[in-house]
Amino acid sequence: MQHRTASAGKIRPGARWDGGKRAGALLEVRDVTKTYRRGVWPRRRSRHVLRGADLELYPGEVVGLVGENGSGKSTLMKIIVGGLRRDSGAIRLAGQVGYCPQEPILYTRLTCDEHFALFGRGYGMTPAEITGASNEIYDALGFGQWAESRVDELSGGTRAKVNLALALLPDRQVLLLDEPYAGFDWDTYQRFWELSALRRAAGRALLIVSHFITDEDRFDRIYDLRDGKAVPR
Ligand SMILES: Nc1ncnc2c1ncn2[C@@H]1O[C@H](COP(=O)(O)OP(=O)(O)OP(=O)(O)O)[C@@H](O)[C@H]1O
Repeated sequence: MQHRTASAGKIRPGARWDGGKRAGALLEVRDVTKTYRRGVWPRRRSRHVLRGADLELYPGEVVGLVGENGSGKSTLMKIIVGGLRRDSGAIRLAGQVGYCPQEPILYTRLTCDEHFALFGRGYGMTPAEITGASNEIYDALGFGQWAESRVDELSGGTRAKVNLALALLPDRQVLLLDEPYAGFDWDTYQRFWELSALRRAAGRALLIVSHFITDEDRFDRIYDLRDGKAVPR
């Protein structure tokens, strides 16, 4: 479950921080760098994916993270949630994170209900909280009829709903969603945006990776990941 959550309120060990805090920011990313290294000398190859990325998220906003394939969007999200080490830079979280990874990470032999029970426990929720939140999400994304079905019996789109649902379950202050609606039908896609609007109205901050130009009007702000930097539009 570690891949879906991140600890609150601290600069992570080894981080260099410039001392400055953006008032009210729930998430601050400063000067983050990441290079992937492959192979051994003399065939060693390096790919400098992040070259000093900066980004902030504030309560009550839905922010888009866009950029061409391979620009580093998933890498940045993984670093923020602590699933991947950065080479340098700092991350400050004033709250907890819900994370929807690009590729669903699910247990094929567990049902949807069992996923909610397992992850909800990991998030520290009571059984009543888990039931309340999961019912809300089943209704919002329209997949309650699959509650008792095992993941290996589900369609790709329904698996994507479970993957997103697990990020939404604990109502975290910060939501990082990596192409959360890939595979959704139109109706579910619209429901996703209604759900996002509700979280936004409740003061949550959402960072969403998107490839759809049509989404751009829905974002309060957009960062373009280009040449290893998150450039505000
Ligand atoms: N574990 C890894 N080892 C080596 N290279 C990697 C690794 N993960 C990602 N990369 C490379 O880093 C670059 C950025 O990948 P990343 O998945 O972050 O991009 P992205 O912007 O999310 O792409 P997409 O839009 O296709 O999802 C790519 O060139 C990718 O091949």
